[in-house]
Order: sequence, then structure tokens, then C-alpha cells
Amino acid sequence: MYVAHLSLTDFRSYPHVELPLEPGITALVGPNGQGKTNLVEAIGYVATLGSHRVPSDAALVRAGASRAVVRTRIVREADAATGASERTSLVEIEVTPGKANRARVNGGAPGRARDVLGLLRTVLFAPEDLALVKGDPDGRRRFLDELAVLVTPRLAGVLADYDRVLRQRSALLKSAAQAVRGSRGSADLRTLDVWDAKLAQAGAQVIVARLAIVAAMGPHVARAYEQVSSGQGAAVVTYRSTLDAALEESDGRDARGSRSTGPQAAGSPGAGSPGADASMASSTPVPTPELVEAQLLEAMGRLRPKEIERGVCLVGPHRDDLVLTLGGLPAKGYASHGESWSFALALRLASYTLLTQGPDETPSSTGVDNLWTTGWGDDGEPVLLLDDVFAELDTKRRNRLADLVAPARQVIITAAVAGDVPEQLAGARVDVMAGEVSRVL
Ligand SMILES: Nc1ncnc2c1ncn2[C@@H]1O[C@H](COP(=O)(O)OP(=O)(O)OP(=O)(O)O)[C@@H](O)[C@H]1O
Repeated sequence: MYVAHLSLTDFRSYPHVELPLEPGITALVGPNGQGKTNLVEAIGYVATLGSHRVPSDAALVRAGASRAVVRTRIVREADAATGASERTSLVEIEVTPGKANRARVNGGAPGRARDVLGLLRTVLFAPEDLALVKGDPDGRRRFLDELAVLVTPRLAGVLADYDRVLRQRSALLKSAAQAVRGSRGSADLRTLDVWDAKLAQAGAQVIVARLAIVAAMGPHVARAYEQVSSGQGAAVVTYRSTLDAALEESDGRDARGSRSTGPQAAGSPGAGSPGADASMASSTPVPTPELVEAQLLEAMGRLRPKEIERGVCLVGPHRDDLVLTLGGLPAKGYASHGESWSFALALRLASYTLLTQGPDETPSSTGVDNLWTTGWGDDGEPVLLLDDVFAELDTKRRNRLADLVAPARQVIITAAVAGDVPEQLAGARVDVMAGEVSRVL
């Protein structure tokens, strides 16, 4: 697949811009602050309904405007193997902070923005990726969730449900905590059971989807790390769930002993075993959502006194983490700057391989079968967006990354000067200057 055209109105610095694009490699070149990243950010937004730079939409709307409009023409080429014919989708998203975003496909009636998820797949490399390794767990959770939604767009609805239920349950626990402390409010705990059930139901689907993604991408991450780093130390990804800790803490269950039934079955190491092997994880069954739902309910039941005392939700996917280890040591805090960069690149390259080729072996579980029904490559090779990454890398990593991404169907690169783009990625060039884009012939 490729993006054939991007058109922006009141998005970031652009009152209006039209950018025709082609398959293959395009470099967007211009001095700092001219609007290059704004263009790739907009393309990424169509794929994920989020920005890689800001957590909320407000900054995406041009200062002084009330809404932004992003339009793309996306082409999915004919595929002889599947018999699919070429398909063009015109996707238009209206971003209105404080209101639900709306989207239209092929000029149809406006609908929910999340209904366009799945029409475009992108993998975006950016300087911000270093935070995947060095930063807080929320960035890594977002990374997993975005990838899971690219694989299975319907998960976007589950994630939205989970967020909503989490907010409600947290508010209830907070007022219960205040009532217990005798400050104010009342402790109406009858409704807490209802929210426990809703949280467990949505939370189990989120956990199972993440476990399946981690299991599927583990071998790809290990290989990609070797390719970009000259192979010093094995890169391993595992999922650490607060659920394991909650169940272990309350009944003294052994971390390894609970693997066969808990989410650890897909590679969550538990707090004490950060070196669990991801390739092993990919062949280990992912638990069913029903099992994880029952475990979440059990954990919430056991943690209730503590949750009421502290006024927060202590268990669930909102507190889980993607654990990254290098040679058996946590990457965060131990890896060098260069190793951290290599790990971040490996996570993005592994996402690209996963979306293009699928897992080495489909993680086995009846519970997640429907997660894998998309035919990976059949759903369209993702567009690669490389935002200012080459300037951040040493020569060896630049060249390795360039060699790996060069064959992709469409690669869009931003760079301050043309010399920052490695020669393997020579292609079309578009100059970006003061909000104007011009194709260099
Ligand atoms: N909501 C907004 N309204 C108006 N201008 C904005 C908005 N958000 C960002 N900008 C402006 O957009 C410009 C930054 O654009 P962008 O990040 O795309 O630059 P860039 O060309 O990628 O630069 P660099 O090479 O430094 O990364 C800045 O001048 C910034 O002030």
C-alpha cells in the first residue's frame, strides 16, 4: 500500500497544503521548523488516530483555528496471490479537540473516526522512540496497543471501553477512599462489583491482545536487534502484568508455578524473572480472555481493601509494562545510549516485519484466534515514516537501517539537509520551506 496524496487544512503550522506522493522513497527536506514532521505526523495520524509527539489532539489544530482536516488518498495495489484488485480509499478526518473526531471514507457520510482504522498502516521511526527504551511504561503500553490495533482494528473499541470503565472505577474508588478517611463523599460500594466485571471483561481482551503481540514479535525483535547492532547481547521482550504480581502477592504463589494458567504463559516474566525467553514465549499458548477475565476478577476481589484504602485501581493493563532486556539485563538503566537506540529501532523494524510477514509461528490459543485472522501481508505492507532519525544515528546504524528499509513499498523520510539521507535511500525529493512544499525535479 502507499499514500498517493496528502492534503491538510489547519493542521499544525499549515493553513492548507497539498502533497502528491508516489510509491518508493521520498525525502522531505528543509531547515528546522519548516513543517516536515507535521506532514509525516499527519500521515501517521490517519493510521493510528494519534500523534507520535503529543498525547492529545489540541496541538494538532493550527493556532487560532477550531478544527483541522487531514485527507489522504491510499492505494492498495492488486495482489495476484490473493486475487485482490487495486483499491483506492479517500480518507478524511476532522480533528476537533474536545469533541469526538469524525471521519469520511470515499466521500460517504461522516462517521466515527475509529472506523477508518485499518485502511492505512504505517510504522513511524522518530527521535521520540528512544523513550520506548529509556522512558516510562505508558509509552511502551501505547506502542503495544497501537501495534495491536494495526493488526486488529476492532481492538480500538475495546481500548476505548477499557479507558472509560477505568475512569469510572477510579472515580468510585477515589470517593470511597475519601469516605473511609472520613473527609467527604459516601462509599457506595454496591456499584463497584459492576465496574469490576466491566473492567475485567475489557481488560482481559487488552491483556490477551498484548500477550499475543509480544509473543508474535519476540523473534522479530531479536533478529532486528542483531541486524542493527552487530549482535552484542540478545534483545528480549516480555510482558509484565500486574495481574501476576497481585495473585502471587496475595497467596504466595510461585511466579514460575503459575505460568501454565496465567498470562505469564505467553512470556510475562513476573517481577522476579526478567530474562524469560521471547522465542519460547512465541510457542507458548496465550491464555484465553475468559481465563484472564476470571483472574482479573479474583485479583480485584483480593485487592479491594487496598484499592479502597488508596483510592486507585491497582491491577489491570493500565499498570502493566513491556519489559525489554539485553543480555539478561533490563535495557532501561543498563543499556548504553547506542544500545538503547538499537533496541528502539529493533522494536520498529520488528513491527514492520510483523505487519508485513506475520509471526514466525502463529501464537497458539483458541482465545486469540480471531486476532490473527487478518492475513498480515494481505492487509497491505505498511508505509514507513522515518522522521529525522538518520541525524541521530552513527554511520554504522544509519547504513544498517537504510539497507533494511530501502526495499519497502513506500518510505517517507524527513531530513534537515539532503546529505542526512543515506545514499541507499536516494529517491524523490520534496523541499519544505515556510509551509510550502515543492517537488525537486
Ligand atoms: N498547532 C500549531 N499551530 C501553529 N503552528 C504550529 C502548531 N504546531 C506546531 N507548529 C509550528 O510548526 C513548526 C514545526 O514544524 P515541524 O515540527 O514539522 O518542523 P520540522 O520541519 O520537522 O523541523 P525539525 O527539522 O526541527 O524537526 C514550528 O514552527 C511550530 O511552531
